[in-house]
Amino acid sequence: MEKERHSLSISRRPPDILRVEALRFLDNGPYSFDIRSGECVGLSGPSGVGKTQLLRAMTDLIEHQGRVLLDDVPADDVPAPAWRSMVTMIPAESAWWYELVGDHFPREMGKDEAKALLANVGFGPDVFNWQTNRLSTGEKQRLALLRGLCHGPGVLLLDEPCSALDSKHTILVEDFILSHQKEHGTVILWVSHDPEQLQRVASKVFVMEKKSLLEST
Ligand SMILES: Nc1ncnc2c1ncn2[C@@H]1O[C@H](COP(=O)(O)OP(=O)(O)OP(=O)(O)O)[C@@H](O)[C@H]1O
Repeated sequence: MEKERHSLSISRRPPDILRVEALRFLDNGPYSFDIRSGECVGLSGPSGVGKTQLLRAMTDLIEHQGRVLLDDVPADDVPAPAWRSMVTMIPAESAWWYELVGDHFPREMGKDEAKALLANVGFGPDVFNWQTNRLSTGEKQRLALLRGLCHGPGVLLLDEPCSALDSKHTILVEDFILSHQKEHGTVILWVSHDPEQLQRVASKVFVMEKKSLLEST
């Protein structure tokens, strides 16, 4: 039987297409590729090649040349905070700045809504009362994903979202992300060192090199 999943209330329409045009940063690129609504593209490549920096360039967090567009709107035409709430990067190591976990989530979220949301990645509702300094690396990873989704991004840039998780939680998180995507048509770029994971979640996989992306066969 299909597990009951919480659906985040998202009002914004995802883009039909995310377009990356001749993107360069540090000593990398130019990279060009498109991802359509509802598509999940994998990104792999050797450690240090620039996968995280690519996601940071796409979210305008580092200096870069080239363009990133949602439909026909370039990032340069959108204030950075608004762009990042549409094109959201979930980093492998997340920052938590308030004392309690719940302080990082929208205040207007009801108890039932929070309970259902947290259950998707294996938490009970009490986690909102936990001190953030007690969180394990894997707990932070699962909660950072939920926190990022609360703002209803049309594009999700996932940087090794399961790198700190055991196999049971990895499957739980994969299933949650894919069911969320199916429901909302989210565009996903998923960085992983695990080829089996990318086979499960992505419709195609790019292997990153310093100067190009190769589609893996
Ligand atoms: N501010 C910076 N200036 C110069 N080089 C940097 C800067 N920040 C990161 N780098 C370098 O850019 C390269 C790419 O880093 P990045 O974190 O994107 O690699 P990655 O492909 O995600 O690696 P991993 O798989 O190990 O996470 C690394 O060699 C890193 O040291």
